[in-house]
Amino acid sequence: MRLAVIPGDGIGPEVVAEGLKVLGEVAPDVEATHYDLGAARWQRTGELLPDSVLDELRGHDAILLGAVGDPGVPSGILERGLLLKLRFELDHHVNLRPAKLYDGVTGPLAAPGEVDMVCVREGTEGPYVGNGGVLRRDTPHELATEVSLNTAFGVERVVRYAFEKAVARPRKHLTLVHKTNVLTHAGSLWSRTVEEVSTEFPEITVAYQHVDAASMFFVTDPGRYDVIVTDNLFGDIISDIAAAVTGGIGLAASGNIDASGTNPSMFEPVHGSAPDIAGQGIADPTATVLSVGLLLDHLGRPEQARKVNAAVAFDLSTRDAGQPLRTAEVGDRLAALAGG
Ligand SMILES: NC(=O)C1=CN([C@@H]2O[C@H](COP(=O)(O)OP(=O)(O)OC[C@H]3O[C@@H](n4cnc5c(N)ncnc54)[C@H](O)[C@@H]3O)[C@@H](O)[C@H]2O)C=CC1
Ligand SMILES: CC(C)CC(=O)C(=O)O
Ligand SMILES: [Mg+2]
Repeated sequence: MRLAVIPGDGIGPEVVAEGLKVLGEVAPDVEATHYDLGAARWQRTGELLPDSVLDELRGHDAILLGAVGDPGVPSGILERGLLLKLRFELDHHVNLRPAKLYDGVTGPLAAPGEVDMVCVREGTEGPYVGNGGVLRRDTPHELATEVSLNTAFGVERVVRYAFEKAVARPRKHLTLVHKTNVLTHAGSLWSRTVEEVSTEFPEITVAYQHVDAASMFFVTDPGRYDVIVTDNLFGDIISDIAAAVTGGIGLAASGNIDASGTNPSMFEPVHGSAPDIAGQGIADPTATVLSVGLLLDHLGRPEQARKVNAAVAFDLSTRDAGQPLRTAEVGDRLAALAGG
């Protein structure tokens, strides 16, 4: 397996090291190439993602990313110029974000019941495309726009992916989350697309929720969800809520997927570079390890993925909440479990 590794910033390198430890136990054929991209490179050279590097990345089977973002770099430079550029250039139109409450994990709800959902977030459109601008900057009449882009092609392919995911899961339920009562232009496109594609999947029950109500139900009744499909911005926000109710952001994995298979898909924890805890060796690497599990599944290695996921499930069911482990200790435990 040719794997490109982008550790990135903050806790990124710390959690990626543990992800690779576990990967090495289950997939001995990994050939990892590390790419120095992120805050340090930008500060040193002004480079974010040179075309030559992007071309090299395309030659890999998959990419493992830590996180980007640094308090010493103006907000948006790394997020847009590196992370979103990777997602857009590599056509990662599906941002897959499972959220499952594992045995032994305590969420905020006293009696949550079973929580096992998958958020299918659109990854290359919406308000993240940079479609906007500023007029009369630094005047009292400054005007800023950030226009959400939604194409029939882009919405259809992610909605279809979500239905296919739902068909493969026992509950066969899909919820569209949007804000169709206010964002009527984009909302209509999303609603019509879900309705049209649903005719091809008669076994799937379909629900709709406005994103504000969904945010409430994610907290009060997360067990009602199976597969969720939503746009780039709503998916970014609700997947952090889903992470919080299933034990925290340190457990939330994601895959940025080019479902056409043309480009390598990229796997990363849902969280960011966490500058508040960077360098302390206390970040939970489990989200990265579960992202490695998604990577293996994506590459058609279900048995290796199963070992990784089983290691995480066992570790979580036996963790002592009173004795938090350090980043490397969690990685060591998971590597031993996955390889044993
Ligand atoms: N995919 C990416 O590369 C992402 C990058 N970012 C960037 O990361 C930087 C920090 O963003 P924040 O909004 O603070 O979000 P964040 O996800 O980095 O951190 C939010 C909170 O969660 C905690 N946390 C995050 N990961 C953790 C882990 N593995 N174990 C234990 N605690 C963990 C942090 O300590 C912090 O208190 C910003 O520059 C932001 O733009 C944010 C989200 C995603
Ligand atoms: C920094 C953003 C572009 C990414 C983010 O928050 C996410 O994908 O969850
Ligand atoms: Mg986010």
